[in-house]
Amino acid sequence: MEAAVELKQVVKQYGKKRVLDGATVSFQTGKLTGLLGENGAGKSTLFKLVMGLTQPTEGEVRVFGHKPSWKLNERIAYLGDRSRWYPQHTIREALRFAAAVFPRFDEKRAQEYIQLMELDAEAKVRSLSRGQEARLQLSLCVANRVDLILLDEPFAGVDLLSRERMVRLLIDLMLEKEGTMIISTHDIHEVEGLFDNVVFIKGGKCIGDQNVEELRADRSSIQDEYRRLFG
Ligand SMILES: Nc1ncnc2c1ncn2[C@@H]1O[C@H](COP(=O)(O)OP(=O)(O)OP(=O)(O)O)[C@@H](O)[C@H]1O
Repeated sequence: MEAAVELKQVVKQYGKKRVLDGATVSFQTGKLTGLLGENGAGKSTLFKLVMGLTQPTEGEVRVFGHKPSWKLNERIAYLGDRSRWYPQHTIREALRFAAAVFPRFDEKRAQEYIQLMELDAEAKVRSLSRGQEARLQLSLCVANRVDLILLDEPFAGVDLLSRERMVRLLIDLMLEKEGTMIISTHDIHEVEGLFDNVVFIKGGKCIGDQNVEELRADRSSIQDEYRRLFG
C-alpha cells in the first residue's frame, strides 16, 4: 500500500542549523504512528513540511504520493500550536464556525466528541482550563473526515485524567475506521498501547518505522527503545 507520508533524504536547515539532516522515512497508510524524539529534534518541523508550511532545503516530501500543497491539505487535519482559535465563542459556536470554514468538518460528530470529553457546550472557549482546551482542540481536529490526522503534542500540559479521556477518544477513532494518524508526544507511557508503529527522530535522522507489536514480541517496549536510543 502507498505510504501516507514519505520523506526522502530530507534536509531542513534554519540558517546554519540543520534540524533534519538526510531524514528518510515512510508513515504507513491506515496506521497510527508515534513520532518521538527529544526537545528540538525536529518533530514539529516534520509536521510543517508535511503541511507545506515550510519547504525542505533538500530532498523530497510526499503526501499520498503528491507534493504538499494547500489543495492536498483538504485531506489533512493538523493540530499544531495550540492557539486560541475561538476565544469569544462558546464551544457550540466554535463547532458551528468550524463547520462553516472546514469542508470536511462533521459537526454532529464533533458534538459527540465534546460530550465524550465531558465539555460543556455552552462554556466560553476563553474560560476553559488548559486541559479542557486541549480536549476541545482534539475534538475539533478529529471531527474532520480526512485521510490523515497530524497531532503535534496533543497532551502537552494536560493532566492525567484529561490525557486518559483523550487517549480513549483516539482509541475509539482508530477502532471505528482505518484512518492514518501521526502523533508526536513526550507522554510515551499513556499512549504506548495506542501506537501501531513508532518513528524516532535523532540527530536529524529518522529511525524506524518500527512495529510496536514486534517490539513487544522481542520483550521490549517503546520506553525501552527510547532509553536505548537517547539514554
Ligand atoms: N522558524 C524557525 N526558525 C529558526 N529555527 C527554528 C524554526 N523552527 C524551528 N526551529 C528550530 O529547529 C529545531 C527543531 O524544532 P522543532 O520545533 O521542530 O522540534 P521538536 O522536536 O518539535 O521539539 P519539542 O519536542 O521541544 O516540541 C529547534 O532547535 C528550533 O529552535
